[in-house]
Amino acid sequence: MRQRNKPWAKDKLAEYPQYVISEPEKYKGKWKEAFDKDQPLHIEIGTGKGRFITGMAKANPENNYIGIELADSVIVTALDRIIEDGLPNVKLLNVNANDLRDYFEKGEVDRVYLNFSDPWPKKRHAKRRLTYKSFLEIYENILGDKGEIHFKTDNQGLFESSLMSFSEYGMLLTFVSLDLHNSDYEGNIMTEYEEKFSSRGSRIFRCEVQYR
Ligand SMILES: C[S@@+](CC[C@H](N)C(=O)[O-])C[C@H]1O[C@@H](n2cnc3c(N)ncnc32)[C@H](O)[C@@H]1O
Repeated sequence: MRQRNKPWAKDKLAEYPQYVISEPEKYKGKWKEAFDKDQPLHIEIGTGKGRFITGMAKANPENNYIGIELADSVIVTALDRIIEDGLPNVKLLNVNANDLRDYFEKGEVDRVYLNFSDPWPKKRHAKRRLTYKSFLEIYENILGDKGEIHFKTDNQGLFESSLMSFSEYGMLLTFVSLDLHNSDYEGNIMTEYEEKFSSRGSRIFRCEVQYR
């Protein structure tokens, strides 16, 4: 995987401990303490520059949000958005989704968002897809009963392999749209990638699945 980590970005993230949690393992089992209000916790994995997570936090003050992103040079832009809006219900973690079980207790998270995840189209890289069964197992271990994953992408191949992966894992499909922007779905918050691809006319695929 291409590394996009930069020392200046790490320094900036460290300057805002109220928004960027540097030792998330310390909050395991007590994420309520990191927020002003005890309310449902939704996380986005691969949050990028934070357009979605900050938009969701603004639109839904009744939820808490955590954006999780590996690349510090990207997540700093999400931090800029949070600083600008002074949002109390969103935090950032500059960590790898592989390690989520180190940071959250089973049942601490109510919903996982995966938006425009890297497609890893080659079969030999399938295990790196964030909807691969090993990742579904990680999410199951931090979500509560009937926890949900909401997934959207412009990549039809990734969408199809993800639907297969959800089904093989025994998950229940509760919503599907094969053309989100030409549907009656309301309340969509766009991500950076979504803005880029939809403006070029790409179709956006979206689904919601639930653990049984
Ligand atoms: C294609 S970008 C999409 C960004 C954003 N969600 C959007 O829609 O604009 C995928 C992002 O996922 C991040 N990512 C990939 N694998 C990850 C992992 N295992 N843990 C955390 N972030 C990851 C990448 O660094 C990248 O920023």
